[in-house]
Amino acid sequence: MESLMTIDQNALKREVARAALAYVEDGRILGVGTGSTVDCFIDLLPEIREKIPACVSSSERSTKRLEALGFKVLDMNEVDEIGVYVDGADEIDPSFAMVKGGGGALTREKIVASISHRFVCIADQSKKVEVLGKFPLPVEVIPMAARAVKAKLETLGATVKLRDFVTDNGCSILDASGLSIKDARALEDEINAWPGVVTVGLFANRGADVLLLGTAEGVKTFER
Ligand SMILES: O=C[C@H](O)[C@H](O)[C@H](O)COP(=O)(O)O
Repeated sequence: MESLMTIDQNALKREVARAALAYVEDGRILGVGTGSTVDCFIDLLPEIREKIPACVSSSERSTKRLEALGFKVLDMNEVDEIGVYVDGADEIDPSFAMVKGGGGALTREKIVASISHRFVCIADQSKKVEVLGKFPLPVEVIPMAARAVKAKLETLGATVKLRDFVTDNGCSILDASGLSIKDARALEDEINAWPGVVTVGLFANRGADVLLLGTAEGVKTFER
C-alpha cells in the first residue's frame, strides 16, 4: 500500500515538473531549485535545451544534476537577474507563502529567488495547506549558534531537533516542530533577526507567484 502511494506521488511530481517547462523563458537565465520534484524538472530540461542559455542553481545537488545533462551553471555573483525560478516546497498556503528547506537548501533557494522575476512553485497536492506549520520549520544556523537559537525557538513553543546534516554553506539546521504560524511574514522577520541565524525556511515575504499543483485530477494552476 505504501509503495503504491509513493508511486502515485512521484507521478504527480513528474506531471507538475512537465507543466513547469511552459514557464521557462526563451533566452533568459533559469533559476533552478532543489529537491525531488525539481529533480524531475531538471531531467526534462533537455527537451527545451535551446531555450536555456544558462542556469543558476540553489544547491550542489542540483548543480551536479544540471551539469551532468550538459547545462551551463553560473555562479550567483555572475548574474544580475533571473527570469523564472522553479522550485518545490514542503508546504504552501493560500497566500503562496511557503515552508522550505526539507532538503536543506533553504538559504541558497532564498538568495536565488530574491533576484528572480517569477517564482514558479511545483508541488504535489500533499504540500497545499490552509495554515503553515505542520511540517517542521527548518532554520539554518551558524554551528556555534545552534544551542542559543534552539532555546529561542523553544520559547515560541517549538520542539526543536538538530538535523544530522551540514548545508552547502557549512552550517547546521534546526527543525522546529509544533509552531503555530499565524503571521508568517512577521515570524520570518523575527527569526531572521536572531544572532547566528543564516535564514529561516519561511518564504512569506517573497512567496511564490505561480503554483503548479499535482493532483489526482491533473495539474492545477494557481496564480496571484
Ligand atoms: O531544501 C529543499 C527545498 O526547500 C525543497 O524545495 C523542498 O524540501 C521540497 O522538496 P521535495 O520536492 O523533495 O518535496
